[in-house]
Amino acid sequence: MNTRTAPLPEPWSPAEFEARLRAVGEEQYHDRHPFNIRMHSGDLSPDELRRWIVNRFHYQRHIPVKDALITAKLDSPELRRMWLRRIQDHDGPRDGEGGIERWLRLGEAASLEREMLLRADSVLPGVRLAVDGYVNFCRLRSPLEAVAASLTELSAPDLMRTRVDAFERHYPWIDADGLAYFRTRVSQGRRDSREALDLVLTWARSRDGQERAVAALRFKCDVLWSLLDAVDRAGRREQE
Ligand SMILES: O=C(O)c1cc(C(=O)O)c2c(n1)C(=O)C(=O)c1cc(C(=O)O)[nH]c1-2
Repeated sequence: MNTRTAPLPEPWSPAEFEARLRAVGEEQYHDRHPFNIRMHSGDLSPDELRRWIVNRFHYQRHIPVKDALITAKLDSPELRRMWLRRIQDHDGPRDGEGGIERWLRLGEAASLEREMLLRADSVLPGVRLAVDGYVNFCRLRSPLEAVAASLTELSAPDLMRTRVDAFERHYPWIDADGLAYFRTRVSQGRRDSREALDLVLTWARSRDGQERAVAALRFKCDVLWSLLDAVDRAGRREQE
């Protein structure tokens, strides 16, 4: 009987690992999705834009839920403190503040009542599944994979800036004050992705861990892509 096992593959160097993570964003991030491209070229109708705001709010309001699941997996006060700040960024220190509140104001700037966004009864089935998929991924997987999945945020700040420019230029019927959510996310996303990248580079020492981190990031790109697929399809169905 041959008891020899194949040697474990060598881990990638930190530089190569980081380059592979960044390449996932370059290849698969949802800034290339046809719906985002139409949004940025000013081709969305008011109904399409409103449908996106309602459905994206479903993603938004679950971000602090998945961050609470990640926080529960972290085993030091320093790490939990770092991750708790993300929850506070979204939920705010008190009523009327924070990212979720700013997203509700974006809705109001587009003539969507906050009660309607909060009721969530028009959220599309595909969006519910995509968001559930992300929350459950963070619930069930290792801290490394859950944190690696957040690394789509490496690409988000550039997208936020493109989005603010596109809204100001093409959708002036949305009050510019409503864009505060995106403006705030540029610096928050930079800081969050830097912190998450440092953790992932430190934690993933074996090739297996590195490959799991890359796979987690690909999965997250699929979540964001599927969400936009669902929103895009609903608009096309309406036009038929
Ligand atoms: O509007 C976007 O395109 C976009 C993308 C992403 C992302 O790349 O995951 C996030 C956000 N926005 C965002 O606002 C946000 O708070 C956020 C948190 C996270 C995360 O996975 O922890 N991603 C994102």
